[in-house]
Amino acid sequence: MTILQFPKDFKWGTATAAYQIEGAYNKDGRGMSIWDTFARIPGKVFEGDNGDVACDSYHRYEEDIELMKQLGIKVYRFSVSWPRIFPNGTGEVNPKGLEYYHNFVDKLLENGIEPYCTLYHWDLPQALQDQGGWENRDTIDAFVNFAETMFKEFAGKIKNWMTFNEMWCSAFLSNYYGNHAPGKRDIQIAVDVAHHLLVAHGKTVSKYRELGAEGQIGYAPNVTWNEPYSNKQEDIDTADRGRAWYVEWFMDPVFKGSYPQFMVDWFEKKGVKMNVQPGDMEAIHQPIDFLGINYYTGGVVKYKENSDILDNEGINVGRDKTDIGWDIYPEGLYYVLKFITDRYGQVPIYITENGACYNDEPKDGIVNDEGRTSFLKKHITQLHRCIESGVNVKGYMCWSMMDNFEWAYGYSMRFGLVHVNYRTQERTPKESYYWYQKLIKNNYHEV
Ligand SMILES: N=NNCCOCCOc1ccc(-c2cn(C[C@@H]3NC[C@@H](O)[C@H]3O)nn2)cc1
Repeated sequence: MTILQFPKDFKWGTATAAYQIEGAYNKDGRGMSIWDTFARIPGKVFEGDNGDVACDSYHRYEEDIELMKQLGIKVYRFSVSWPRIFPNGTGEVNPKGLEYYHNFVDKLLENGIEPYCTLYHWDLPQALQDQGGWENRDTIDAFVNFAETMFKEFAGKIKNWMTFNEMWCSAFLSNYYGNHAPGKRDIQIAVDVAHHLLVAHGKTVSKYRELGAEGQIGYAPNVTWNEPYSNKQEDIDTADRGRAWYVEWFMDPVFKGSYPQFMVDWFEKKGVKMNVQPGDMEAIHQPIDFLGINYYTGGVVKYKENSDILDNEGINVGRDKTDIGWDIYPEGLYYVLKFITDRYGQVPIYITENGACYNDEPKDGIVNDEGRTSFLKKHITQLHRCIESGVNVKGYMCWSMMDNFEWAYGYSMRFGLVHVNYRTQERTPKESYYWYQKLIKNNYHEV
């Protein structure tokens, strides 16, 4: 047996997001979000599921935090529901919204769990969408106002902030593919939204610095690792585009102050304009304290003209898949983190999401989700490989603490370490929960 020892102060944790677990969609003054609207459009979400109740964590957070404490996590990544704080996106603050998150964060701190707060995890107030949403540059300042309110209100309590979760999803999955809210299918809108999200990120980091807020700030892009189907240059170039669409597109502007030129040229060839205003790139290019990385899967791609915006066709090479159909490719985590470190330097990295969908149900009170445990073992082994090869990894947050609303898949896909019975709201720690509990306690993994 080999012992893979993790650093003494390594931050083991779990992650969730407001719309996916809270429920209480119309409770205590919360305004509507674009996901409340989108989920109500017939056909958008599996079986018409929505986040009206979800895991009812708005009312059950004390029970959930007890499960976190028993798990032994050091950090917990959650998101704040913007429409719970500003029901109309801007203007009057909702005191009951602030009260909820104060009670929640206080309970985390009482239990020795460090809060890691994501400000934007896709639930844009519908009132702002009615004004154009992220297509409208005014939303940038609305977001900075929301962030500033949170920084001031939770000063000294929350010391770890992320501006945006998975900008690629908010821009392209939501406005090019149309699978997520608001469900548009226009590449120009998607590229404009991506840019506005990046500007909002940069202006928020500047505001955080201006306030002299205690703690650290970063963001959490989602990444993938694409490999070419053959050694043909067209396939190699396609794999590069596939990676760059997630990695360089959202990291070069932050770390280098410019978009990757080969991708700008590609998009312009496809008729997309770059609507960058004077000062935008300088606004985006602000030093951050850490980089969150969400990694789930990698793929093999080949060139296929006009297949989609990247002329990119995914190829099934027979890798094992999770229950949501994503390839299991742990080595991809190593390759993408090495690529990021080589390109952007030793920025501190937290794995802010990594996990697997397995839809095992309880049998006699036990959820034998061996697929998830196997997935975690393989990815944590690769994470150790990253650390050994000089990648500055500071922590790992498993997605997810509990089964929850998996967006367009509704409640049909389960990523949790804890099973949720959505009819009774009963929580059942899965076997993977107990494996992760032991890993955290030992701070090493035996292979
Ligand atoms: N033809 N159209 N095809 C559809 C388009 O496919 C292209 C790729 O689509 C994607 C890409 C990425 C994801 C995804 C989902 N999660 C899981 C969540 N992370 C944040 C948290 O909330 C979790 O729930 N992370 N990444 C989904 C779909």
